[in-house]
Amino acid sequence: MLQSPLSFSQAELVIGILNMVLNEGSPLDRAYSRHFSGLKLPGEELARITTVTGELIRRLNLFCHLADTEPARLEREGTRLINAWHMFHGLALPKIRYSLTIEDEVFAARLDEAKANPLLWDGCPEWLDALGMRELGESWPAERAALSLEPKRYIRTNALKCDRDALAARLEGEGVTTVAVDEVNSALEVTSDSALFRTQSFADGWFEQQDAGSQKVAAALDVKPGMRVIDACAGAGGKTLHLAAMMAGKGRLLAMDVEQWKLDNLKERARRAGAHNVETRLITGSKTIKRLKLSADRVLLDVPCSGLGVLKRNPDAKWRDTEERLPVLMELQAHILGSYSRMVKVGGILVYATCSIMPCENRGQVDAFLAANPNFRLLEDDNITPAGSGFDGFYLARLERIAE
Ligand SMILES: C[S@@+](CC[C@H](N)C(=O)[O-])C[C@H]1O[C@@H](n2cnc3c(N)ncnc32)[C@H](O)[C@@H]1O
Repeated sequence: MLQSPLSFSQAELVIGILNMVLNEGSPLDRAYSRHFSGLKLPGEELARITTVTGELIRRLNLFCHLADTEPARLEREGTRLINAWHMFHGLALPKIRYSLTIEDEVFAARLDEAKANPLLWDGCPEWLDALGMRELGESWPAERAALSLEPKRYIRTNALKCDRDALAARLEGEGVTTVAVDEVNSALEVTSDSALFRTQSFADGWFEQQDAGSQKVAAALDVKPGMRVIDACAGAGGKTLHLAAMMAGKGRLLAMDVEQWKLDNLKERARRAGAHNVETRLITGSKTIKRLKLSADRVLLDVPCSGLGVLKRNPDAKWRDTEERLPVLMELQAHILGSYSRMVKVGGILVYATCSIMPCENRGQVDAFLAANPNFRLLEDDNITPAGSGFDGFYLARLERIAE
């Protein structure tokens, strides 16, 4: 948390980023890179800006209530939102010329109203609360609260280049402090505000930024060097690179996606990580999948999902059209699971994963798949929840193909 108010230029950056995300529809990470590129801000300054921006988006309805404003009025009233954030945290107000202030008594009254309203307090839109209650019942309020917290920073050790202790020691020499995560042996939590991506360790491919919960997904595939492994929704390869490290660079690892630009990104990351057994293939239609029928020892289906488990990190998703997109996503998940599972050999393992905590995208999909495909059996599944783990929320199910 900040110990001193934002400077004028930091406050301007926060308002600019919020505007791009909330009014122009840009994803948060793209808005950050657009605003930060070329500025060469020190790590601590970047952290101050992302801390404030992140909390303003995670609890957008709360801060809009306190500032009596709304996102559409950001350009004119953004300074009042910034002031509300400072008052909420008991900080002096930033020195911004012509900024819009809030009277103390008015602020206190609005704060009391917010404390009595869990949806405001946890930064939760009504549609999400209704969905969470329907899907998770009595465990939802704890998840709702956990999803409003600031995410911790985690990195994954690249075992192709180093081990976790060597990485922690090298980073310490570069001014980055870390703590080992007990239950995930590849993960370090970063405890300093350092600019991670400017370290030589990063340039040398010693680590990737990846949530600790996410690191459990590739681990569930239990890959061995020499296997044939397919990561069929590989994106830019967060999990592919983890799989490559666990395969010690031996065997065949095929990364597939429907977006070529993501696979191009993946290739670049694989080069830096020293992951030489990764091959990429664009999915252009059902034939791409059919050709790989019964070919893989392991298949990972990290399917497109609502992202409702990772709202700490990507809070903008709850202020977008996620509710409308959910049925479309669920149809795509069912299609991918039904069709891409054909690539698994008899005796091979399929891992179905999402970054959602909603059973309709998780166990519900797996149960429907198993009902239609008795040639697979469920070995186990795991709900990694923000309230239960402190990590981002993920789901994974391990399925074995028992017959053709
Ligand atoms: C959850 S993301 C994958 C994240 C990635 N595995 C990682 O760890 O960085 C889902 C990916 O599925 C891809 N996708 C969407 N539709 C697909 C389809 N029909 N077949 C395969 N991949 C698809 C998206 O482009 C996206 O990259």
